[in-house]
Amino acid sequence: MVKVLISDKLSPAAIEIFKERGVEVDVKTGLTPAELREIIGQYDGLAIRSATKVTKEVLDVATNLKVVGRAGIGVDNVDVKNATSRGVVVMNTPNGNAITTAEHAIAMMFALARQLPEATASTKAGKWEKNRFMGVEVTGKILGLIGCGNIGSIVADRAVGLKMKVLAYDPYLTEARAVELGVEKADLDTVLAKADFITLHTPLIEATRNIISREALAKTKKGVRIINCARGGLVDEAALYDALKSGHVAGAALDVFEVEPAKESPLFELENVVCTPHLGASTNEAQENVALQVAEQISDFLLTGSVTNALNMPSVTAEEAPRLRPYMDLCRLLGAFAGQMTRAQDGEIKKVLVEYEGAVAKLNHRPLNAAALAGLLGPVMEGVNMVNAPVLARDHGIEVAEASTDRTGDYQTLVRISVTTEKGTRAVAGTLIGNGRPRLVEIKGIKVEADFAPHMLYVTNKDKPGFIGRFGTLLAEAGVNIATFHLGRAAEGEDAICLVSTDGETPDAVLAQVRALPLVMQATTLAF
Ligand SMILES: NC(=O)C1=CN([C@@H]2O[C@H](COP(=O)(O)OP(=O)(O)OC[C@H]3O[C@@H](n4cnc5c(N)ncnc54)[C@H](O)[C@@H]3O)[C@@H](O)[C@H]2O)C=CC1
Ligand SMILES: O=C(O)C(=O)COP(=O)(O)O
Repeated sequence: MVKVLISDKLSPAAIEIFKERGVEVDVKTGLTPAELREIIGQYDGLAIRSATKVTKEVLDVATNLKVVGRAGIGVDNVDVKNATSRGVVVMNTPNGNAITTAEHAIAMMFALARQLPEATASTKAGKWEKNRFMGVEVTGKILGLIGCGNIGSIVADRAVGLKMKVLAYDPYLTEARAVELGVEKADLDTVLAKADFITLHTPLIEATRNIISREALAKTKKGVRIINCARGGLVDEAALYDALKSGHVAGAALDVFEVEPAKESPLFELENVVCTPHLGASTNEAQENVALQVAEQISDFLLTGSVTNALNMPSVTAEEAPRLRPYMDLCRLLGAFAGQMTRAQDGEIKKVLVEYEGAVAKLNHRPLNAAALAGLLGPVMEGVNMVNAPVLARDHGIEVAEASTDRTGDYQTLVRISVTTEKGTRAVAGTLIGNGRPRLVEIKGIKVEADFAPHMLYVTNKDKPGFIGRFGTLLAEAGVNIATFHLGRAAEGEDAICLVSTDGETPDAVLAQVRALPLVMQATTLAF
């Protein structure tokens, strides 16, 4: 039974889903990093929000971990690069809390415009300071949006509804999308110079770190109000403090901070600062959504292999998974065949071409390419799987190409993997037969039909009388029982191949004797 740990506060809906799906689940929140490291080795999956830090040190000891599911959007608390190189899938739930977070940004805008927290505190203190709190209308004002993705777009929609004019800075926003959203696309300096309110909705990446810097603040309109419900680190907090103190910035509303939990900050001393403890996603609706989604995504991945919203692996939908699975097996096996041959004979891989012919041409090839690479690199590198194989291939300078055609030859569906090394190119092809059983059908252009078996012996020889008898006798005398025996040849008297499956491993000494037989050009043991 697969086992999942929930290490942050998630709606109980997640536990229900895991149980319904037959996944064993433990809930342990508030673990210290040391406590997490101690137990993580037991789990196949980890479900988190933003509190758990999935660091390299945690991944180092997460020996069974296959998937980290973030019930939410930002994965800056996960070392995704390290997870990828270890073959751990990282997924998030990109839409589940977007509306809620956009609503929080709008709420923050109103809180600033009408000084709601201060007015509340004053009224509750019995002061009735009606003349102290003079607000501003948002109608007709300019909202500067930095980042116009899922959340930014919803904020824009709500702001347009509030009769605001929205200027959006997002290098990836197309003109067509801007028109559709009713916003005006602008460069950052224009947004800074014109906006009455600025709201941030980008991820925290190198390009956006300190995007509201001291210099950027100097370019803003006097009296601007700034809202950050995205990530601490987008705003230079010290510079913001100075700009608020001087009165250049009229107010700031912060849900997120450079250091969280933010228990102290000079900003907290300022009247014109509104703050919440990273509450952007905290509504019943959003938490229910993200908990359900993450539990479904993790269960689906662990139980069926379907991949949704992964940041480091191509998606495989629940509908595709059953159709792709036999092809993924075929691609992995063909890759493993080519990989073992390459290791035995050729050395460094330069290029891999995966060709899809017939029925398979219509399927989603990205996961199939990843499976082929995982099979190929498995025999030559440690700990390879579909998550890290494409990255490892790229890091090792291996060019990966694919080609597909609807046309069919002898088989109505066929996958061929060609591997090029400095010594030349070797191709192996296979098909699916019966109820999706992978079958090898071609090696180096020579037709040979065989199932993949745990122990195989692959021999290339000259097609002359005398080889088969001697080969069979040698194996028999060595006590190696032949389970299946398959032959193929380019043409009479030319190169021939012999592929046998054996009931156990062929010892190295016997393999050496096979290599020494007359007419044999090469012999390799293969394991699948
Ligand atoms: N406060 C909270 O509780 C929550 C915060 N968030 C945070 O909100 C942020 C936005 O989330 P989504 O809208 O879902 O992400 P998204 O990926 O849908 O949108 C981000 C947008 O930022 C844009 N962008 C990237 N680089 C940029 C740059 N250099 N300058 C301007 N724009 C740039 C992208 O093109 C994209 O359109 C994330 O940081 C996320 O972690 C999300 C949910 C809850
Ligand atoms: O989804 C996100 O990116 C968030 O920041 C929400 O964080 P949380 O799940 O509330 O800790």
